[in-house]
Amino acid sequence: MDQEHIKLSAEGVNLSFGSKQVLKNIDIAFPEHQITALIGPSGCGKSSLLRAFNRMHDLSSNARIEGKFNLEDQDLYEKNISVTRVRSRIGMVFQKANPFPKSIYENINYGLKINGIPKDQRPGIIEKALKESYLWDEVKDELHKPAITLSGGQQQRLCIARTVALRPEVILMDEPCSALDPLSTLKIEDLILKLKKKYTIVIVTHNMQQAQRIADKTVFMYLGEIIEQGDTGDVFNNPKNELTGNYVRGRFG
Ligand SMILES: Nc1ncnc2c1ncn2[C@@H]1O[C@H](COP(=O)(O)OP(=O)(O)OP(=O)(O)O)[C@@H](O)[C@H]1O
Repeated sequence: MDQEHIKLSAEGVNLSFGSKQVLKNIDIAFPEHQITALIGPSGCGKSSLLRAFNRMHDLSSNARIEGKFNLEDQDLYEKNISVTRVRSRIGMVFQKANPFPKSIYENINYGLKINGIPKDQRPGIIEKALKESYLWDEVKDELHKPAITLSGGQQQRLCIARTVALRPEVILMDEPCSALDPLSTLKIEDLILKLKKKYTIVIVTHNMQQAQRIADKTVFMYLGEIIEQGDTGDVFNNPKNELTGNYVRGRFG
């Protein structure tokens, strides 16, 4: 069925930094146009797993990665595929909003430029991306102001606009609300729910309420392994594994 079409997946993943193994024999699949939450205690490997999908460990000289990562039928670690190409298909939003020290406009324009989008097409794409990220009405009269003057929540929506401007197929989000107040958090959650119509979304979160509010699927990780994955309602209300139950009920973490 279309809803369960697997967009992104990994099989047999092992990841070590030096002698420390942080991911162990991970098999995971993300359905298209759904939101999947990765949850688990600090240090269990959630961010490391997320980062593996857009080749962020390529930069760590001590990282050793094994396994098969696929975006549909594209092997993401294939010898000839460019990392820029992988990252234009799989965008990423980080924990702390990280706008460039440039204007609001330039923050989006920059990625378009380096991805070879013709100059005359960029203003339209920038406006569309800001609208899609629910930021346009707040910034349309001050596009040339430094991005750093925006509030934390606005900066995070700008980072989302920067990502969607490149028309990715998947958006990876690493605790995108952890530095935000409750109202900005709800705005971003609302935005994420709308974005899933166009994109496949994977979000790392420590916020159990957030996972239950927005995620279709939830994956519980512990000490580098996947303990349980399934529909969010089942993982939270009817977990199969005792560890999952203890974690989602806040008994450790
Ligand atoms: N570049 C790196 N070099 C060495 N060790 C690393 C590196 N990146 C992550 N680690 C280690 O890998 C383990 C998993 O970290 P990771 O950030 O993936 O966990 P996490 O579940 O996302 O944690 P948190 O919820 O605290 O963000 C940790 O022990 C961390 O110290």
